[in-house]
Amino acid sequence: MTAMVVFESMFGGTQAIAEAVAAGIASCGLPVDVVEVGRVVGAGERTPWRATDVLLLAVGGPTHLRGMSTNDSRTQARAHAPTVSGLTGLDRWLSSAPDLVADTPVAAFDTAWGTPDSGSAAHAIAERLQALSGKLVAPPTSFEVAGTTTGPTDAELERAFGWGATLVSARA
Ligand SMILES: Cc1cc2nc3c(=O)[nH]c(=O)nc-3n(C[C@H](O)[C@H](O)[C@H](O)COP(=O)(O)O)c2cc1C
Repeated sequence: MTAMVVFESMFGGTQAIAEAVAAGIASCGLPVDVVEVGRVVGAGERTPWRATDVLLLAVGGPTHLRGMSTNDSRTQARAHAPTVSGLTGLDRWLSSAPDLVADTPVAAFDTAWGTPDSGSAAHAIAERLQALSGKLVAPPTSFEVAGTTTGPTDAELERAFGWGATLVSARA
């Protein structure tokens, strides 16, 4: 019985937030796996991740063009710098209707510039999770990055840690 944080990340920013969220979950005594989305689906040569008895699922990715990344936006990202999740994205994983979502407490997060017109991948992720019968336990939440390829500040990492901890009590 574990929690799981599934993330997509181009330049490592969302990965850092995902790890902070997981640390916050773990601080409440719940074992947690942090898994990159390409690993979950088994992109490339990898074996798909087998998840059982997931008590809490947090899903996060970068905001691209005011929403979730797409094949096109990931192609644009690859032109900026080397990517963590170059092979696939949350959109493709969620389109495969992963059975671990149904009836599971879920939460969605993103990283974004934090400008008034940033948009939010987390809102789109939350809608997709709810469409798969996930039980949303927290509002979709954005964490700010300093720039497109630069990661979150220490303050945002701390906020992510705290957010992860609140998910554990929210799921009860
Ligand atoms: C193609 C592309 C489109 C983007 N569009 C937006 C956007 O609409 N709003 C925003 O806040 N950030 C946007 N960004 C910045 C990303 O949110 C930022 O690169 C991301 O949060 C960094 O996290 P990552 O390193 O995990 O990918 C965009 C980045 C790329 C590469």
